[in-house]
Amino acid sequence: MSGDTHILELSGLKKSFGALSIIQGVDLQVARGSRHAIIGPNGAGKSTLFNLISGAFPPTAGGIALNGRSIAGLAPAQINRLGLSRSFQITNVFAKQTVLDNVLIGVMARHGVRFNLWQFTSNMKELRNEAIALLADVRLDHRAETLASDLAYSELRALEIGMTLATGPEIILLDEPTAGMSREETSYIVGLIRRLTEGKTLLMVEHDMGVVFDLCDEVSVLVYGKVLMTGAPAEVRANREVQAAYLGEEAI
Ligand SMILES: Nc1ncnc2c1ncn2[C@@H]1O[C@H](COP(=O)(O)OP(=O)(O)OP(=O)(O)O)[C@@H](O)[C@H]1O
Repeated sequence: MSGDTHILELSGLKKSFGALSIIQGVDLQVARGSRHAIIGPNGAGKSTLFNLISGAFPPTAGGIALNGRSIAGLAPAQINRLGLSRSFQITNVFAKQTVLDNVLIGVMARHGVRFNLWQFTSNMKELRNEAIALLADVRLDHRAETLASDLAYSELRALEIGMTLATGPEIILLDEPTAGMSREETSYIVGLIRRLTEGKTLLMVEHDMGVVFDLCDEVSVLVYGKVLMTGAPAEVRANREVQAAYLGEEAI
């Protein structure tokens, strides 16, 4: 296995729900240090693929290797400890906790401290400082004491990215981080992602081809649970099969 070059490798990966075969034998290699996008029409299986990689679902067949080590069938927390972090959905943000406390949860998990907002551990100050530094990274330090429920939409997505980074991952999975954003918000979040994934690996599901072109080195096209092609963004955009798969779906 080429765990040195490829931080993540999927081989013959399959997932069925009853008789429905959703992921139909995916082979995919994510180069260490790259920013890799997965694109594809609605219902192609992109979220299901993320659920398999992050351990939310066990695969029906096939392999998933992280740093050359099999992670297929491991629990999400185990996979997270091995260095893979998936963006929390907004619903996983604790709305009635402050922005700082939301990030602190991840920082505490990274240090193996049990989550208890009311119990102060001896190194609480250090953990808080680490959380504050992370908030500064996602430009939310000025919102540290704000309740998560009071954040603007783009701030909430930035918090979500901060929470993803809090466990100190090597590879980050982001599911449509710019969905529903204005152009200004999108370019703000893209800048944030570019800076924060420096020296790490990013795998993202993204519908906005502008974002993909701006941010990613490689693109894989998923259609009906199979990878149609993987290549550089320009190569993928020029491919006729890809254009046909997108016809009536996305402007590519
Ligand atoms: N738990 C499940 N049980 C049954 N079918 C499922 C389940 N999860 C997903 N599916 C089906 O798998 C297919 C692929 O869904 P998935 O959400 O992975 O696609 P997607 O490419 O992420 O789509 P979108 O771009 O719309 O988010 C859909 O037809 C969906 O209904």
